Amino acid sequence: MRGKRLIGITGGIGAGKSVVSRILRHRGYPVYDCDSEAKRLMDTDAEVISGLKSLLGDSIYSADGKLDRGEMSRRLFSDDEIRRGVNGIVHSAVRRDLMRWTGMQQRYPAFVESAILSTSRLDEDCDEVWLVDAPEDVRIRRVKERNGLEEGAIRRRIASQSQEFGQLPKERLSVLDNGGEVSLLRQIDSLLEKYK
Ligand SMILES: CC(C)(COP(=O)(O)OP(=O)(O)OC[C@H]1O[C@@H](n2cnc3c(N)ncnc32)[C@H](O)[C@@H]1O)[C@@H](O)C(=O)NCCC(=O)NCCS
Ligand SMILES: Nc1ncnc2c1ncn2[C@@H]1O[C@H](COP(=O)(O)OP(=O)(O)OP(=O)(O)O)[C@@H](O)[C@H]1O
Repeated sequence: MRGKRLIGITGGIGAGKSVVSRILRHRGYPVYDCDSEAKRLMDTDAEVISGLKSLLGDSIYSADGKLDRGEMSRRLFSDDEIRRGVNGIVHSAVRRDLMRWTGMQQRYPAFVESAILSTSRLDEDCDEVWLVDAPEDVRIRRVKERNGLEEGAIRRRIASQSQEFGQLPKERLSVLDNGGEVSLLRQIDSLLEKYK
């Protein structure tokens, strides 16, 4: 799909990916949100549902067909093999869905937001990657305020993402500084200049 002008948005917990996506939607650009689209596919795609049931047991879905997210979270974040298995099932479905969605857009560049762009290998489909960054203490404060999560839980999530961003393709990477000093709007508009 490279060449269709797909830009990946990634970054650690609390860095500001959703804020960047919101600004882009406001500017009229299409944004595919991997977390919510993966949830939709896990609830509706027959192949994904049967794959997850084979891997995790039928009880990962309730009688009314909804994924047990609490159980999924517990198993995904405590067992590397399970995480790789889930990723193999879900990420290939997300990738197919993203390719279909990208081809349907009326306006480019289109954007894809994911905290795990590199793990899911969606970065390979992106012409560019924007990494949203902010100092760790700022991100922790934001997530505390947003979710009321305790600091230890936030630090564990940050640690689990430590391998994620070093692998991004340097020649196609732009870093957006969302530490609060530099206007995010101005940085986004400057990066979009070349598409005008
Ligand atoms: C683990 C689940 C149940 C957590 O759901 P919840 O509503 O609490 O959180 P949400 O979906 O917003 O995800 C929050 C964050 O968890 C991390 N995360 C989610 N899935 C994964 C994964 N497979 N590997 C590593 N980190 C992950 C990311 O940082 C993500 O932004 C859910 O994310 C899930 O089912 N994930 C597996 C499918 C997947 O890989 N989704 C990512 C989109 S490609
Ligand atoms: N520049 C900023 N100034 C003040 N608050 C901000 C700024 N950027 C983000 N925030 C706030 O910080 C919190 C985290 O931002 P956001 O939800 O965009 O992060 P994220 O990268 O999408 O995180 P996650 O991976 O946890 O979903 C939100 O409550 C958001 O409103």
